[in-house]
Amino acid sequence: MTSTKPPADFPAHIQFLTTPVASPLLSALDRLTYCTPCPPHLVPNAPPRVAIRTITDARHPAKGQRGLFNDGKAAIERGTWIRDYLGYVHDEREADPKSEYDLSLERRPVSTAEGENEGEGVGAGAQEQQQEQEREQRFEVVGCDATKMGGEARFVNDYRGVPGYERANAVFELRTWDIPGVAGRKGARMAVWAGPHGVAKGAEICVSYGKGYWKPKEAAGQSRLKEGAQDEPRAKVGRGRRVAKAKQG
Ligand SMILES: C[S@@+](CC[C@H](N)C(=O)[O-])C[C@H]1O[C@@H](n2cnc3c(N)ncnc32)[C@H](O)[C@@H]1O
Repeated sequence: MTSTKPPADFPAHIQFLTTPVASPLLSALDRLTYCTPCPPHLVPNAPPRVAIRTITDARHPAKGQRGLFNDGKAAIERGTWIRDYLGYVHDEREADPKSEYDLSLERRPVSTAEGENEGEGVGAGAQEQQQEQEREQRFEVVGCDATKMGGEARFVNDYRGVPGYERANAVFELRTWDIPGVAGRKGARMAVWAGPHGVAKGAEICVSYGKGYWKPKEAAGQSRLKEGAQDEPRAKVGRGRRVAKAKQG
């Protein structure tokens, strides 16, 4: 099932999802990993109550847009799974460099055929050759774009400039589970989790998109999914963050 009744304040023009939608171009393995429905009993915890709200605070940098808030009766405890980041799962061929909602699920080096570069770089030192090879390293990217379809997590804003925030109170981190009936195969979702200090009652849920997200688009000069994220410790929303760590459900 990919669609149910959307939550309050979910925009009518966005398709509400409960499971990611796979691009027809996606490989069978990536489809299995990133788009297989997760059985409800394998979700890490009961979903905490959240609300999508339009931001009216004039000091908020995303005023007029929406944000995601803790709508429960108490703080969300540290490490609590909040929501999966759902959307259209695709590879690089369908990456939209202008998307504000495209998150990198995986970025894997493409191995070059052995001996492919033989004879190149004659006269160059071994170190130079290695540097050249690293520059030429290609990556395959799997992304999840929530521009046209998604769930509540697509409304999570970055903490920067948000009044009262010196840091994020939530993080993006991959979660995995063993797919029932498919030996040795794990399903995976990027998810929003409460950060080390939890999310206070009523607070907006804010992550860090990573420094690279806020670089001018022109400076990036390439697909956000390709944009380097080597300095980022965890996966971030938006423009091509990599996945560094996975939680197992
Ligand atoms: C993934 S969306 C977040 C949800 C968005 N606010 C909405 O209503 O759909 C990312 C976009 O939200 C806005 N945004 C998020 N955090 C922000 C921040 N700290 N300052 C300014 N804009 C922000 C930017 O327009 C950004 O491109």
